[in-house]
Amino acid sequence: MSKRGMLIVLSGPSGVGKGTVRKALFSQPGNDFQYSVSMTTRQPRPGEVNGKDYFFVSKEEFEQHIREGQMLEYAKYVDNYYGTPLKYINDTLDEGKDVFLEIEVNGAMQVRSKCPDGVFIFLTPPDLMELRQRLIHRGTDSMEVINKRIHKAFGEIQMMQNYDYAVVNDQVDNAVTKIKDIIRSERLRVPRVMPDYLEMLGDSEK
Ligand SMILES: Nc1ncnc2c1ncn2[C@@H]1O[C@H](COP(=O)(O)OP(=O)(O)OP(=O)(O)O)[C@@H](O)[C@H]1O
Ligand SMILES: Nc1nc2c(ncn2[C@@H]2O[C@H](COP(=O)(O)O)[C@@H](O)[C@H]2O)c(=O)[nH]1
Repeated sequence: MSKRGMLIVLSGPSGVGKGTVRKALFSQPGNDFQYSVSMTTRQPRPGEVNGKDYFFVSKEEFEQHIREGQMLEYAKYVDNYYGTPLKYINDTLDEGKDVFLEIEVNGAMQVRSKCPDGVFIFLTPPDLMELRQRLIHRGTDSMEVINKRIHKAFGEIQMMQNYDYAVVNDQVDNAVTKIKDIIRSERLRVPRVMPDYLEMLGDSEK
């Protein structure tokens, strides 16, 4: 039986720097994580590419995916749906490759209940003023949307205790180093969910 890949979930409030840290991590030599492209009903921002940044779909299409059981998780976040297509995750983990998800907290907790062996990392800002500055500086959202995102961040930060690790994104390089260390040590860990060895032996050995 070949070994399944590792599922790594990075979450944290909008604007904390999840995408920035993930791109820096992925650009490092030897990186072999597979990024799970999410599906959303949000409008694309300038420069965002369908199929690379997100799969941009209509509300009807998203709800059809939910009804058909095609989502590993999904959540409504500030007036839009966001979710993780299930097939890519299953196929990639079955191939023994490690998959990296970058999602908000409600979705992360759904993944945690379905995949308890995943590694759950919460990226936190140095403080909420800095988070607000990062969202303003990014320049992708109206002040109304930024205020909604900051409002959500209060509750999201309370969820940090439900993660395996918390990493402060003060400097991108520091956060990347810490996440690499976490993943390295997780590779050496005994699985949280033990495989069913009797099942693996097959009927003839029982
Ligand atoms: N350590 C850091 N110090 C200063 N600025 C940062 C840092 N990390 C990221 N940023 C900046 O903060 C802004 C938000 O970053 P990013 O888009 O990566 O956040 P995010 O958590 O992925 O947001 P979302 O969840 O909305 O997709 C960007 O302008 C980015 O350049
Ligand atoms: N539960 C999920 N959350 C997701 C997913 N993909 C992205 N996100 C999170 O949504 C917010 C807003 O994203 P933005 O691109 O509009 O800034 C942010 O926290 C993302 O991490 C997903 O598949 N599932």
